[in-house]
Amino acid sequence: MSLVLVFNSGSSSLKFALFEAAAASAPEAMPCALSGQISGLGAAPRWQLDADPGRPRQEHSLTLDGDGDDAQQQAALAYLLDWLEAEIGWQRLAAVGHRIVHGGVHYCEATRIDTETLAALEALTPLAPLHQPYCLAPVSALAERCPDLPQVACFDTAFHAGQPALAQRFALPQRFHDEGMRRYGFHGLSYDYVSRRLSEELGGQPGDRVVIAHLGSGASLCAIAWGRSVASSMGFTALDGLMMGTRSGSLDPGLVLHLIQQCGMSAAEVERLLYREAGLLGVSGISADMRQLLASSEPAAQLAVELFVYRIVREIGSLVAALGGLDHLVFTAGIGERADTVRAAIVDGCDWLGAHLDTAANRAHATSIAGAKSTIGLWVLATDEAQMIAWQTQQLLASPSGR
Ligand SMILES: Nc1ncnc2c1ncn2[C@@H]1O[C@H](COP(=O)(O)OP(=O)(O)O)[C@@H](O)[C@H]1O
Ligand SMILES: CC(=O)OP(=O)(O)O
Ligand SMILES: [Mg+2]
Repeated sequence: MSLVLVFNSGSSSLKFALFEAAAASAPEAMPCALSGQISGLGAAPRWQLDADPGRPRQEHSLTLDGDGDDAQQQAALAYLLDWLEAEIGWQRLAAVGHRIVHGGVHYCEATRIDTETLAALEALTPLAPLHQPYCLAPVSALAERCPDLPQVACFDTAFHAGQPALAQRFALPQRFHDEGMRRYGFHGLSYDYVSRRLSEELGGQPGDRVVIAHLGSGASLCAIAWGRSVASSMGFTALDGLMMGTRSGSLDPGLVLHLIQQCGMSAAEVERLLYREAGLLGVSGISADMRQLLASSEPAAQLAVELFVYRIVREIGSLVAALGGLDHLVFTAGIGERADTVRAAIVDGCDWLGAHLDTAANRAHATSIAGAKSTIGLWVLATDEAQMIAWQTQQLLASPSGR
């Protein structure tokens, strides 16, 4: 049985999963042999191994060589590759699929990675500083260890590539658009997966007008009409739109100018503030972790959660306008799947759209959480980016262009 290995690497975690290459008819039908992650990079690294049939779940702390975030990332990657080499062996792998956050103008579907592609994706690092270098590090490391192993890039931006021209355009002169300064949208692997899951729940029909709220460390909304992305809260970078764990989301661009021109901050300092020191962490001054904020009685923690909800409700209004109405609202990712009080507050803010909760179903994290009075569907659907990557990788390898 050949296997597809999947990497989903972030700034603080290195997630991996192994799927059996199979004649599956849909992403969720691909059997997952095992999954795991090294989390807590840069702070307290932990090794975690799940879904390994016949073996108990493993979780323990990890001592990694190297000071600083980058050295720890490299050490974690070397640890994981040694483990995979010893436990699985490269010869059993048909391919490796990677979540790549930014595909820019040119990469609008899953793509085999060669030297030229790798260089083009590295050049997009300034547009996704929290993600792109970490997504690409395993690609280079694997190319060194096993140069003949096919590697496939699966993009967060690809699902949005077919958005209407108006939705992609910034109000800037044409040449900026031509140089790639346009709205891309992210979390596309997740939206593709969840949109398919909703279609299953609806008996095989994609919903008419759907908003999916992907609320995790990064958070965004996507407006989907008949299974196709038509607008997203994220834009040129994954900094736009909603307030996130450590990211500010949308700001008046005049504020960025003010920080540089009046407050004397350098571009690197502004980048650090907006990507790493803002959002839930910045407003609360306590944590980027929604669980900690919900458990806290500090007024600043409550303010952070209230602002998180307020921004989402306002952005939902904007996407509903783009769709011309709403039939289904779907919650997914860490906060969307598990924080019932946050979902309740968002649905409460959407009562003008006919949204009404079944309180008990919401508390139980049921799949459908719409109350009897609700005129729209309300759903909690678990996302699975790894499954989508395995599926896209396998589909590409089976196609003439992927071999
Ligand atoms: N039970 C829970 N209640 C509230 N928030 C939760 C819960 N479990 C996880 N989260 C939140 O989910 C977020 C992480 O989401 P996740 O989708 O795992 O992010 P990512 O994959 O981007 O790292 C964190 O803010 C975390 O606090
Ligand atoms: C694009 C993005 O924000 O990803 P994540 O939620 O994994 O940080
Ligand atoms: Mg994520």
